[in-house]
Amino acid sequence: MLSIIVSILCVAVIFFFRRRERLPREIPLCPPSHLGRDVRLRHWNETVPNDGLLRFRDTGVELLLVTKPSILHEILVGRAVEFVKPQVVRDRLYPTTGNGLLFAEGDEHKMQRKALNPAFSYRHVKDLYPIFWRKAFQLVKCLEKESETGEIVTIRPWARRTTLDIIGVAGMDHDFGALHEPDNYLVKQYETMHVDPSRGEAIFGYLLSFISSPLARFVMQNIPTKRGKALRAGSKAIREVCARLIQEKREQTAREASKDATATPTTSSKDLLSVAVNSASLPPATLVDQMMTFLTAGHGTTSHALQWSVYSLCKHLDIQSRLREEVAYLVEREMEGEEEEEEEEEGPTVTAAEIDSLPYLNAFVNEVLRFYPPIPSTVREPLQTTTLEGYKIPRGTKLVIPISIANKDTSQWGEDAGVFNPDRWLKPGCAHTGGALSSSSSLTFLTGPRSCIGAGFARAELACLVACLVGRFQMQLEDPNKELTLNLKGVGVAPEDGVRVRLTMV
Ligand code: HEM
Repeated sequence: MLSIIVSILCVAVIFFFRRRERLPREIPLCPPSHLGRDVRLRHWNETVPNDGLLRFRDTGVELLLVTKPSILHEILVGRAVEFVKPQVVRDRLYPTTGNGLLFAEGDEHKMQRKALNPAFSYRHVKDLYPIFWRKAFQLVKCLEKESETGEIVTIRPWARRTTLDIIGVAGMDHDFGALHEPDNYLVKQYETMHVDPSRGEAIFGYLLSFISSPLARFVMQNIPTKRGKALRAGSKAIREVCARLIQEKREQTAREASKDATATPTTSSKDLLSVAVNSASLPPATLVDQMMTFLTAGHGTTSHALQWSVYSLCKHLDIQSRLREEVAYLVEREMEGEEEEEEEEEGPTVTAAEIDSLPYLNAFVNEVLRFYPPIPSTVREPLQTTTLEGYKIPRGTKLVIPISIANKDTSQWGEDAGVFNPDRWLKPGCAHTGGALSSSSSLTFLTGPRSCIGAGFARAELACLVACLVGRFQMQLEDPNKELTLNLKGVGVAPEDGVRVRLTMV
């Protein structure tokens, strides 16, 4: 086995050095740095003079860091079809996301996006607020029990289970019941897939990605390491769950149609699964991949965002109190009506208009997403050798889009870009821009045709979760002076310790 691996490595190295054109030497080169993944990008941007592009080396390969807003706009909006997601990113995410909308390109992407858009229109998302609110309140009830013991609560597992349930109910018409089940099957599958690759595996995978042949991918996907096995088992399990949900939805659709022979065989529902199952443009064979994409993209990110929200509230106790005052009446209304509602099926509820009309809540959500973007960077590569700012950029060059740097760029946000301040969104005319030069200065959901399709869904979900938590609990970090370290496992970034807090009911 070892000799096969060494041979493949040698082939990869030869391929790599033969195929790569060099990047122009005029683009400044960053010095080596031992800082963490995203921290070093920020460090280089601040310390190496540049006109919008920086070269840096990672595992011996030269990459480009894009720092200028106009170049970012060119890559993400103006010339988005020319700059695609690299195969190495697809290979890394494929086991959890499958091959759905996230990885479609060109006309195929346009067609899929058009078919799925109705499930994310405001007209539909506004009807989901009560679902978000009800789950958020179920989370509050669970945390009340935890807080009574006086123990420290780690937010991460609760955030993961709640957001998984939300994408299940709101997106797929199915409650996974994870919130009340710490050992939930699906949650465990995702957890087992967050095994870090060993150093050798990482280098091997990276070099192989430059060959970019089906053989190389086949080797990587079938490599019999501990991590490889965990990824395959988890991926298979998630696929099976998605396939089951699709089958159930098809049966439900058929039942509804047979009740009324004159009706077209579709459910009236606009949930994601119904839209996908009933779409003439999405081939049935690709539905499992689409659902995997939404299940993964739709809960990992919002779980991170919720952890950052609680972290920020604990770091800024004045903001916490002010926010509590704003949402108090909604939470009190639920608490008061709780006994009556227990007898009814529906449980607590709220309208989209009520949540959307809370200025400080929405400003806070916008600021958390700007300041702590759950996905702090992404990557693109040109399909063909091209130019940017007059520099020749060889085909396949990896261009790093530093979301977290753009979100704090003083040329866009002003001198206080590095300060956490929800009030920036409350100034006249700033509700959508936060006072930045444009509404696309925040790249948390990216911008352009490949921006996040679930942005509206995610904002509304987060607003409901934050309102319920802050309205019911006073939150304090276990150790307010502890230095922040980051958890980089899986997709996105969250606090390493999962945000350990003391909750006091208010
Ligand atoms: C706070 C929560 C979220 C954040 C920060 C976030 C962020 C992002 C980002 C940065 C991208 C672009 C990735 C790239 O092209 O490199 C993206 C794409 C995507 N997101 Fe989200 N997302 C969030 C929530 C959601 C939710 C709730 C859903 C679904 C219910 C979702 C579904 C998707 C899909 C399908 C794409 C691919 C869109 C396309 O390529 O056309 N996301 N997201």
